[in-house]
Amino acid sequence: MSRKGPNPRVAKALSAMEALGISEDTVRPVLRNLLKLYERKWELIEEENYRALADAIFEYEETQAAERTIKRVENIEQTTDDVRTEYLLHDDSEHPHKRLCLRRHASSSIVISGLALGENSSRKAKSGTASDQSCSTQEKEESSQGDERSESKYVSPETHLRDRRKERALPQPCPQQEEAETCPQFLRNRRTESDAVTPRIHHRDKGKELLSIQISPREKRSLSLAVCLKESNIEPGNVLLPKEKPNSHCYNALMKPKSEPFTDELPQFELPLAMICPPEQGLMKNKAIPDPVNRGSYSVGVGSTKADGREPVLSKNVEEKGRNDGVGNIAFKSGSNFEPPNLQEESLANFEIASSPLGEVKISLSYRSDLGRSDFHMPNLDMVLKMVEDKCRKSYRIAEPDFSLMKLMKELCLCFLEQGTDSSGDKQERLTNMLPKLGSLQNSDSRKGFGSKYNNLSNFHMPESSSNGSTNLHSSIRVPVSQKPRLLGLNGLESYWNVAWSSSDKRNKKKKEVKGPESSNSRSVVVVQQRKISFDDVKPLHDVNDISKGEEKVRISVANEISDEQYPPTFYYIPKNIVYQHGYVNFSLARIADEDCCSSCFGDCLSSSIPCACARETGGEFAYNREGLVKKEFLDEVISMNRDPQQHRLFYCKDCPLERSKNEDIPDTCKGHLVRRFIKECWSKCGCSKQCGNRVVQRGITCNLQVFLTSEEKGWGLRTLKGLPRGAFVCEYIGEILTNMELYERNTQSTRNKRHTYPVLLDADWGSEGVLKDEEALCLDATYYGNVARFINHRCFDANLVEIPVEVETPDHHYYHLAFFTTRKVDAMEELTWDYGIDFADDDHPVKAFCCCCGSKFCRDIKRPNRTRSRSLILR
Ligand SMILES: C[S@@+](CC[C@H](N)C(=O)[O-])C[C@H]1O[C@@H](n2cnc3c(N)ncnc32)[C@H](O)[C@@H]1O
Repeated sequence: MSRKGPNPRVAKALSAMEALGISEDTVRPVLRNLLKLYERKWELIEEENYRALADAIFEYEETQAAERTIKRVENIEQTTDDVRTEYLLHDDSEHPHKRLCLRRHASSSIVISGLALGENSSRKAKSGTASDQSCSTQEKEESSQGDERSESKYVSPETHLRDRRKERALPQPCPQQEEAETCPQFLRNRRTESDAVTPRIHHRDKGKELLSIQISPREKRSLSLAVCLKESNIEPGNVLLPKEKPNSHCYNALMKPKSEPFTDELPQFELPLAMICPPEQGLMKNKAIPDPVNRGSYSVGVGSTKADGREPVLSKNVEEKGRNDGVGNIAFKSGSNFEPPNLQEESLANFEIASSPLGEVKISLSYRSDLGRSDFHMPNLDMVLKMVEDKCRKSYRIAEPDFSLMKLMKELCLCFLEQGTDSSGDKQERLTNMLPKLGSLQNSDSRKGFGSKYNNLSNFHMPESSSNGSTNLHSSIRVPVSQKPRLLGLNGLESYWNVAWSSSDKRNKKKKEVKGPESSNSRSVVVVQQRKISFDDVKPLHDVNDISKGEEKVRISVANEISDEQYPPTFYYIPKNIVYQHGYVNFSLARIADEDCCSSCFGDCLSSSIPCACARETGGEFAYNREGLVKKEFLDEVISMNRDPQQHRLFYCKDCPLERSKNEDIPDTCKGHLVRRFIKECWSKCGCSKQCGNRVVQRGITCNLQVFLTSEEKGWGLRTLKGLPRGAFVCEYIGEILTNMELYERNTQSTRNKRHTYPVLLDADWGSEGVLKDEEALCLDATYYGNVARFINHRCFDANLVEIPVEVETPDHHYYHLAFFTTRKVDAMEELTWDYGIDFADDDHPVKAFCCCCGSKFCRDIKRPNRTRSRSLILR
């Protein structure tokens, strides 16, 4: 998980562009954005010898040219009196908005009335726009030819770039200059851009002659592009000109990901994965698989997946090569051997499952590569399993740390057997127990139960490599054979494997039922589909009397005085942070040096006249007073730091983990992090008692809190049922400990459509080391696992809670506790809020933000029409 070396793909891209005479400095930012835009699908960048990259660079150069024009316009603007300028953003001096402008590059914009520069260039050209109408017929014909050419004919990046550069250098003739400019040659090769723009900009210099600034369409396009990407809500007749250099996103709109399916993703198993055919439809026609361990014949179910999601091959193409083995089992097989050549290629994997009369079930999954690769070698099975598990965890958001593919395969074997055998009540119960809910997977006992019950029956074989390059992975498990088939009804997450029945099955069902065990599996078509495991399928019930379900010392009730929606959306309540997967959190006594704890203290450290070593972090004074409240000076400083970070120390990572998580190959530069003040609490290596005054956060929640449905659009919130003094500890932010990479991947995969987001970044001390390893750059995500703090809503600037990093068991600050304290006296029933630190102008963050309705008069989310909801949340 640590940092990787330089990406060879980057090096290749750079050298491909170098061959075109494009410098590395030019390529890097463009490549970075292209990767972001294409979601790191390198194939899209590499195809056609980096054509997309060459295109993007060209766009970038155009944008730069437009920028120069903008600057010229701006210079002229400054000399005119009749051009009204107005800053869109609030003046920082009026409102305390500075805090979250850390990440903003080119933030302020100027509105220049009277300029009408086109629409977002990424939109489709509208028919009948000024540009279309202004083109001569010939031009239009050429244009359509050009489109065709660009669609159908491969143009090497070299030629393409040369052509494009030439186009830029040589204006194309048009009947009227103005008209011609609205239909420039290079646009013919573009797919969707349009410039419905007014070509001339007139500025009247006071009392002097009229200035006429000619902006070329290309420049206009870039200009409007730069503007549109900054602000999507350009008023008609206005143009927003970036005051500063447009940032690298400005050319993104021209780089649309192509629509080809991505092929390096995990297969989407929404499609049928395995099928069991009736004898009359092929079952009897197939070959029995010989019993590899002399236990008689196996019944075999076979299926194949296809990349395009169409019906599996087996349903269409099964030859008569097998037989009913006559021992009460069915045997059939399908595979590339039996398929017509045209369909053969489409079969990516063959899946076989078999049971013997002695109760052994075997799964065989074979992938036959047509590549015939000579470099194929047998991989380490453990590595393969781990890789698949990691992928599954990410793709299906499996939070269970002990999730195992082997376990899943065992379950498959058991289900297979169960399906084909007894339907008695105890079996049903057993199966239900074996397909645990996500929640019960946490329960080590249930895992143990599963393992212990069947461990003696399991038997795993190492993968074998065949000479033709195919790989077979066998898992077998022996379970007691029972007699009658049973169709399972599984719901929600329990149905890892969904069973569906075709209509023909219904027709044949009665007949099958009377046939007995031999034909018990002979249903028409049983399609076994794998469902994505979705957290939404899991419904851990909330206890409205105590959402913590007894995990906290105090009850935390749930109140809904607004609607019928009774419970907050589901999540698992945890009172302490839990590592999700790769986050590196090292708790150990050995890491705490003697000078970093107070082993010789006794009782309450606060009662000692000389503060102990644990007060060193806070300048030799404990952060808490005898009432357990954060002391005024410390609290004032922390609040000020939060409210006005620019007045405090910021650090800039050499290689920012946050940026790295967003774009591993070419990370952007660090936008800065606040150097925060920590509280250090005494801990287990200290001699003091648990009641020591320097142990506040670790004692957990003590105040009376309630989760309630807010009347605003914020969703659920948290309030205190009793008044709280200033500086009181309320709760800690608890969630899964994720690395930034994991959070980024989680978000890109699964939280796109989620209304609320729950991550916070633990970046309070990133500056203390040169380069933080990926596994050390941590955050907390309370989306699936969290505590009551996940309900605390945001309030700009004057929130009544402030977060303070607290060191308890880890001397380094990669991992720490994030604790909330009151910033002022809080009344009973008042909603508790904290300032998330959202930069509402940052569109580049993976975590979605929201339209703020905090109600603060200092709200930073400046309301503008047509603003998209998808804005970003800066994680501190
Ligand atoms: C940590 S959660 C807070 C709990 C959340 N309200 C809920 O119902 O679960 C953060 C989410 O709450 C919503 N939220 C928080 N503060 C808000 C505010 N001031 N205005 C609008 N929505 C807010 C946003 O959807 C945000 O992503």
